[in-house]
Amino acid sequence: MTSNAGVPVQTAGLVKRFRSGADRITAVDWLDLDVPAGQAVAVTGPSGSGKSTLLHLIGAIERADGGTITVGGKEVTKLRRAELAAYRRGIGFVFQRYHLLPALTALDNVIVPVLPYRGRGDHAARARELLDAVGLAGRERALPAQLSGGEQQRVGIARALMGEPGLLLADEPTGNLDSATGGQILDLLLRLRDTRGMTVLLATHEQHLAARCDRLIRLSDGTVVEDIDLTDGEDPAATLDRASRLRL
Ligand SMILES: Nc1ncnc2c1ncn2[C@@H]1O[C@H](COP(=O)(O)OP(=O)(O)OP(=O)(O)O)[C@@H](O)[C@H]1O
Repeated sequence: MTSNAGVPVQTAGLVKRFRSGADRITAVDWLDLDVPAGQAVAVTGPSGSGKSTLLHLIGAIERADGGTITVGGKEVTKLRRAELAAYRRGIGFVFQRYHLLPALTALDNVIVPVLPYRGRGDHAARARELLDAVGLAGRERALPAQLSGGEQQRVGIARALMGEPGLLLADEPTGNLDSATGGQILDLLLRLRDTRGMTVLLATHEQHLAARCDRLIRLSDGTVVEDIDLTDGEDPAATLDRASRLRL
């Protein structure tokens, strides 16, 4: 199995505003973040605090109104349209709703994002290897409706890995799953991070999952209000309890 080099992620003075009727909402408000390569960061905070918007900005799904985003040394905010497409291909996205195409098999769902770049046959072997890596060997021909929620999310993760991403952005990937299955999905993401060296940003409301990452940041009103290192040797849950400040 290949090992991808994880990429560092930095934001400085990042700002994103949305218009909502006559109002302007500041979804991300002067947000500074520095994530070293290979770190798994839980992005937490109440509903509306800017978690998804932050991930969308870093993944160049949304464009920032101010500030900079640097990923793997590249300043994303300065990329032109053609460069942005190439940049997005190097990032793995995992969503809460798996966004699988219902008429396609698990294998073809994994291949779809890279289909424009070479033929299906060229990608099938790698897609099989990835389905195997996420625990779905033998289910290549299943349709999404024949798979459980957890299995569908595994397909979504295999699909995200097709571009050999240095960065995985996971937005509430366990939000539609029961607690045990959600735990298994996090196990998988952390294992893939270990074997492939990716940087992982995981937006989550679930404290027990957040506590298993290397680091936890908490957003409030679009900015980082807490930044906790969970690798200091103490039991992460104890670290969080001791701080008694986790309000996910
Ligand atoms: N496309 C949009 N148009 C207008 N407002 C938006 C848009 N996207 C997000 N917002 C607003 O920006 C703020 C941040 O939203 P965001 O989805 O990033 O929060 P979140 O922390 O991910 O929330 P949740 O936990 O509920 O998913 C919210 O006030 C939201 O209503």
